[in-house]
Parts: sequence; structure tokens; C-alpha cells
Amino acid sequence: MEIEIIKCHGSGNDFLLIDEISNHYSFTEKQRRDLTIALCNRESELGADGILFVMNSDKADGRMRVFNSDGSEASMCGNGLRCVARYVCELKGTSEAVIETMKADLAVRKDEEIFPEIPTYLVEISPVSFNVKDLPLQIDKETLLNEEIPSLSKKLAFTAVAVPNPHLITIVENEVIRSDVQKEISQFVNGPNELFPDGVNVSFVKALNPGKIYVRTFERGVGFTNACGTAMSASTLVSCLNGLNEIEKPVEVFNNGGKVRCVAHKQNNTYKIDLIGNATYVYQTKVQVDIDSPENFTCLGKEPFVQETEQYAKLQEEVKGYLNEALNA
Ligand SMILES: N[C@@H](CCC[C@H](N)C(=O)O)C(=O)O
Repeated sequence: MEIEIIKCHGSGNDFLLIDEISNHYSFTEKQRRDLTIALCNRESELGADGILFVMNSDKADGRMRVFNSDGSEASMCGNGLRCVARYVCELKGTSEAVIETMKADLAVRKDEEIFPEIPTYLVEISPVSFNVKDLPLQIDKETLLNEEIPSLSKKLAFTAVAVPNPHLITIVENEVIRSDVQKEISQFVNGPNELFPDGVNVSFVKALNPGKIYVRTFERGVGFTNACGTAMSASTLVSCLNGLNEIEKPVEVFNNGGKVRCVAHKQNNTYKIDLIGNATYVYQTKVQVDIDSPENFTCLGKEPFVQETEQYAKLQEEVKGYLNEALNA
């Protein structure tokens, strides 16, 4: 079969977007998994952190299913949702929409550009839960807020939060960011282990200035990515709860692929976060693939989105310069 694909990214966290609204594809669950592993392979002609399947919804303007590059399905993806937000809004000719995801229907809208001529979308990140059962994290307490997990580290204090995909967050200094500690902990909690039976996204956060943080994430099902939208949202909230930033005030979140803006909100003891950032198209292509044996697919040419890719590179240059100074201080 032939499948149309848009390669897109949010903060350099890159995805292959497959439109099942306009195209009548029909995939079994196994086919979705195997297709994801084959097309996301970085050694292949495509390669990506995951696939975004955009589908019709009975109750919203569209539905997103997201698969990590290892073929596992995730309940949410913030950077991916911005790309899906743009795709659905442009398809329907609107500037706002509601997208059904695995655990929630989320409001999205086109927003003021975070950098000149960069398509920018705001997506809602919710529900937020600090109950360890929602990750799941198997420990003998209800929440883990800035506390040690001695079997992981005797020095770092972690917060566990589901948004609703699972995150483990710690606030650190530059020398820890530069060390191998994050890799070692992340590989442990994403291998067979008793703490996180389903794995977890692990973020190390460095407070830069008031209103600015840097977040590096090792993603479950992928490894280190340029950025993780749900992780940046969860990290913003954790930074507010630690007094480094303020609820309701925008926080600039720097990452290895660019930057986003997040705003944490609190209403009736419930949190939600706005994630605002680019939704950039890189190229469109078509692949010819045997859907039951997708490893040997053929890519039928690529049409690049030159202007927006070049514009995003300018944002990245600016961020790189800023981070060089901030993280080496
Ligand atoms: N990159 C995403 C998160 C993708 C899913 C994650 N790896 C998981 O398994 O929970 C984002 O931008 O949020």
C-alpha cells in the first residue's frame, strides 16, 4: 500500500504524521506497531521519535494516537499534539479545536508566534495527577514530591507526576546535567524494574533565571530526545511548586531542540498547563510499504517545507547561543 506522510516537529521532537481522516487507511494494532518501528528507524530513509496517527473522533474535531519509536503506544504527547493541532485546524479551516487523546479531550488553538513566522499552537496538558498509582510508581506512599528514591540516587530529590503520561522530575545543577547520571537512572527505570513497571519519562531540570528553565528528557520508548512537551509542561509545574516560578505566569522552557512557553494553572486544587510552541512541517512524502512486513519500505520522493524549516533554524541558533552561556556558567 501507499501511505502519505508529513514529517513534522515540535522543538525538534520529530514525528511522522499519518492522516486517517482524509485517507481511508485501515491498520490493525500489530500493523500500527510494526509500521512505527520500521518508519521511525533512524537508519532508514525516514526516522523519527514516533508516529502521530490523526483520526476521526465521535466527540471531538479529531483524534490523536501516538506511538513511540519502539512501537509502544503513549497516552499523550505534547509536542506531537501541537503538530496535530495545526494539521486538524488547517484541515477544518479553523483556528481552534478539541482533540481526543487516550485519556482526555484537549483544547488546542493557534497562538501568537513564539518567533517570527513560526506556526505556533497552544495545547492543553491535562489531567495532572501526583498520585503514584497514576504513573504507576510502586512505592509505599501516595505521592512522591521532592523526595529521594534511594535505589535510584542518594543525592537527587524526585517528583513523580502523570500529565497523564508518566514523568519523573528532578531539579539539578549544571554539573549533574553534564554527567551520565540521567542516562543511568533512565535506563534503569525503563528496563525491567519494580518501581516503574510501565517505564517513565525522566527529566533533569535546571533553573536558569526567574521565568526560565532548561529541561532535558530521556523519553520512555525512545531515549534522549531534543525535547518532550509533556515533560516541559510537568517540569514547569514542578518548578512553580518549588518556588522557582509562579503559577499563572509564563515560563520560557529551553531544550536541546529549541524553546517553548508554558503556563501552569490551578483551579479548585486541580492543575493544568498550557504548552505553547512551534508546529513545524519538514517535508511531505509517500511511502510504498508491505503493511504486514514494513521493514523494506520505499520512500517515493520528499517535498520539503523550505521556508518554515529555515525559519526554525534561526530560532535554534538563538537558543543555542543562550544555552551555551547559561549551561556552562
Ligand atoms: N514526546 C512526547 C511524549 C511521547 C510519549 C512518551 N515517550 C511516553 O511514552 O509517555 C511529548 O512531547 O510529550
